[in-house]
Amino acid sequence: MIRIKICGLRRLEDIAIANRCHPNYAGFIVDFPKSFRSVEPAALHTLTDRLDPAIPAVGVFVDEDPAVIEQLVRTNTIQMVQLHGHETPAMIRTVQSFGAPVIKAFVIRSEADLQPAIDSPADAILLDAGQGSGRTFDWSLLKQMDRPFILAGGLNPDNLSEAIQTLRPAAVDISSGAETNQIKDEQKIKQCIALCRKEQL
Ligand SMILES: O=C(O)c1ccccc1N[C@@H]1O[C@H](COP(=O)(O)O)[C@@H](O)[C@H]1O
Repeated sequence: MIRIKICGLRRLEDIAIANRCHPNYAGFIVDFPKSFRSVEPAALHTLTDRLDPAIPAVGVFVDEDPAVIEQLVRTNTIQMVQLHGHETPAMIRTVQSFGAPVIKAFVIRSEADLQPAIDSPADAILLDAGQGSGRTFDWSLLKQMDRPFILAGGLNPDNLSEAIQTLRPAAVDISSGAETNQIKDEQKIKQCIALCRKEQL
């Protein structure tokens, strides 16, 4: 079954959309002011408390202080962690010790970028073009990929079916492609979820 994560939720309206559409995971960019999607750690619970408990909340962090992540995991504000910066294997193991599964994101620019992803101690790996950039990367680089992966980077209702058919990812992660004018778009989210569920029939 191909799973789908909708990332970059930041408003109460986005939570209501997620509760209606039911992606497999809901992602939140935490404490990363360079992104317009960033949510303050102290405010995150006001969103995740309202999320349907059947949808795990994934905190997305970029080179974050582990103490901040630990507090959000131990208070059950988030149920999974996505590390989207330059986190080392040691940092991944530290975060795993807090008790939540860890997804490690890797930016793929060449075949050489695949080996660190394959060797990663993370519970799951995510292959991306950047950090919520809305850009795809060269999918032909994944021909030799022999570890299950989450595909991210520039996915949208127009290229999702092709991506799934070509690459058979374990899951897909969509942020920019599920927005219109930087606001989460319920129709696009519904379309993406329907395409995923159709591809796995
Ligand atoms: O979305 C962001 O602003 C972001 C900021 C910092 C790290 C990761 C971020 N998003 C992640 O980027 C990928 C792909 O996003 P897109 O679909 O290309 O916009 C996804 O994993 C998001 O979690």
